[in-house]
Amino acid sequence: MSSRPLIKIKDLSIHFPLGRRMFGEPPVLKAVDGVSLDIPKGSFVGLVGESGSGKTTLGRAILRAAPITEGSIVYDDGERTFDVKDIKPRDLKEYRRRAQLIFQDPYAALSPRMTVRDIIAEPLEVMGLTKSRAETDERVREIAAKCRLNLEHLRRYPHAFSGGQRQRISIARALVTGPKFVVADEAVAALDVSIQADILNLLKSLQRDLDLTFLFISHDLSVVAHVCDFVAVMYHGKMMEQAPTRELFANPKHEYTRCLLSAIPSLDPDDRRPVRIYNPEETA
Ligand SMILES: Nc1ncnc2c1ncn2[C@@H]1O[C@H](COP(=O)(O)OP(=O)(O)OP(=O)(O)O)[C@@H](O)[C@H]1O
Repeated sequence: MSSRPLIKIKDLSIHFPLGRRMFGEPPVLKAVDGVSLDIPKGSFVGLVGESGSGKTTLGRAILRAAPITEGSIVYDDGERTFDVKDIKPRDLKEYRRRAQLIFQDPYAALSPRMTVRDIIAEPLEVMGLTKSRAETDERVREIAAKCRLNLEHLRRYPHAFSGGQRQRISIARALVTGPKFVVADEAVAALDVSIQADILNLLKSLQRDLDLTFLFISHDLSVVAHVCDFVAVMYHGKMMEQAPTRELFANPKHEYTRCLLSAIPSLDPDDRRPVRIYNPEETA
């Protein structure tokens, strides 16, 4: 893993308006509040924090799907550099090709009226990245094989498949354009535990195979401990702590991180450690 950041986020704030006020500043919800984070090229960075802490909004902002209020996000893969806030319309397609999203819910994300082949091919066709149907088919078959999908299944419809298979289809669709960076937002949360392990192993092998960099958004710290080499912790829109995974788990610096870690279930039936509840006023 090289230490050069593929994504450099600096002092990022994303505020959503909360209605109008007659006098003074209109009220805003600070979904992301002054966050800085480097995502090194080739890394698998976990982004954790409770519901509403701003994880999805941060991931969407990197993909240029949430409005940046202040600060900057710079993408630099060595071939191309993009200042995400100011991408020119003519460069947008190129950025979308390089930075992709894997959705949470493999049941909702796939159109029931399209074959698996057409679902995977769609981004190539929308972006005009192939010159012929034969070339599209070749690219689809190539990525489907890498995602360990049975090529016979490309003619079928997604309802015929289990949750794990559908998530493989979503992953193939996200990777067919040849991205360098992928946001995986709760990508295994909707799956049974045994299937989760399967998909996590697939993501890790695709990372090595295709030289990908991941931002892996998750509620589940045991999953993050298993796959991520670096972890960032958010709370109420702010970045609380970021560190290599081993270091963060062995020696959490922030009280909120300690509380999160105390909530990981132990496999020891005699372990009756209390779950700590974070109270920012106590630690201020
Ligand atoms: N488009 C929007 N307009 C207004 N508020 C929004 C918008 N998108 C997100 N929010 C708010 O921003 C805050 C952060 O939401 P976000 O979805 O980023 O959190 P999260 O950590 O990903 O939570 P979860 O794990 O539940 O998805 C929440 O209070 C949410 O309601």
